[in-house]
Amino acid sequence: MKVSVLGATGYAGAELLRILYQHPQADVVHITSESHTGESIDSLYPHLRGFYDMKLESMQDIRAIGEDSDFIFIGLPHGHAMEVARALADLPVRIIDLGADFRFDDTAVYEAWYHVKHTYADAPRVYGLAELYRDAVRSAKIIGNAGCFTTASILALAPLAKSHLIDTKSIIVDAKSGVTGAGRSPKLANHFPELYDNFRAYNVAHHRHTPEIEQAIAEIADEETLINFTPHLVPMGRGILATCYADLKEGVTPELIDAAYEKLYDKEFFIRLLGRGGYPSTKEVRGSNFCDIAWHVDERTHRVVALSAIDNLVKGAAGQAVQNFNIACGFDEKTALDVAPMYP
Ligand SMILES: NC(=O)C1=CN([C@@H]2O[C@H](COP(=O)(O)OP(=O)(O)OC[C@H]3O[C@@H](n4cnc5c(N)ncnc54)[C@H](OP(=O)(O)O)[C@@H]3O)[C@@H](O)[C@H]2O)C=CC1
Ligand SMILES: CC(=O)N[C@@H](CCC(=O)OP(=O)(O)O)C(=O)O
Repeated sequence: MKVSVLGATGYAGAELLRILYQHPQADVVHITSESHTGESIDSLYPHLRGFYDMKLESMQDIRAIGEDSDFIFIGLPHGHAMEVARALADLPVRIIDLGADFRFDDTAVYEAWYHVKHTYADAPRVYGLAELYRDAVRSAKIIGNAGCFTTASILALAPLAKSHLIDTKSIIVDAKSGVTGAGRSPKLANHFPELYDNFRAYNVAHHRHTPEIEQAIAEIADEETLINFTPHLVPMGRGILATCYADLKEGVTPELIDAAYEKLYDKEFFIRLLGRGGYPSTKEVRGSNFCDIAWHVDERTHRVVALSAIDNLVKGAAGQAVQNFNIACGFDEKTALDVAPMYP
């Protein structure tokens, strides 16, 4: 398969290149950047030295890139992928967007939370959270790869929602991310003296991942869903830990909860169940496509607390995109992804 990466100079794009190098059926043919056109990728990411002898191109002639690719991975800020996909609508090339443009069934929700007009509302797209939407991903023209906080949160909550064990209007997600989640461009909040030895919440009650989690949980449970989502920035490079709380329905026992997780994820390679009482940690999934999940039952408050850990750049972005690529191509889903986490 000839694949191209738009936005190869971003953290998500560079992580895609790292993973795709190990993919025996993927041949990277075009990598793009608008601000470093003509430069070699290893001058910007020395860790890729020796792996890619390629220069960055502009994506101005997107038709030529589209005609020369079977798949295009898009690692651009939201708002760009819809234009790219529209320009390539008549070509056979398939698209995996790591941004948010194709994650919503209802583009009015996207417009309300992202404050941009959606210019390709009728795009033939599917939501790319592999474990839960695998069948749709197989034949999709456009895959809207799930977001990072959302992947961790939805995977932790899905068994509870699917088995109707929780009140889906009582969910609280309290999540923490490493700073690579914010991308490579320097920002004051990510500056070392601001970040190091510090811990803070941001975008309380209005983070853009809120409607994405609500959409998936409402769909899985087929029940009205309302979520409080609070992200935090922690002074580490990679990793997300999501702590998800919900009220249990009457009569729900710890054993029913155990069974719900085992039933949904029994055959999922990339989901590792740590069981009731377990403690996932970001370091134990670092550099890998795994999502580690555990759950606790607070009998006193009659709530469940589900915990999940992912690497935001892998299962939260590039790894999940390659997993979706594998599904869409009919390859073994683990191709290029069955590596153990990097520990410590
Ligand atoms: N970082 C993460 O953990 C995750 C990121 N994502 C998503 O992946 C996408 C990329 O994120 P990330 O890699 O972190 O971001 P970065 O800020 O690190 O990279 C952004 C990329 O987009 C390019 N770019 C920026 N502005 C423009 C523009 N106006 N026109 C064309 N290209 C542009 C940059 O290229 P250049 O400046 O060289 O031209 C660069 O390659 C985003 O949509 C993000 O939401 C999804 C899940 C997790
Ligand atoms: C730490 C940090 O800033 N994280 C980003 C995560 C969003 C992201 O990277 O985008 P996706 O929607 O594509 O997952 C944020 O909170 O906006």
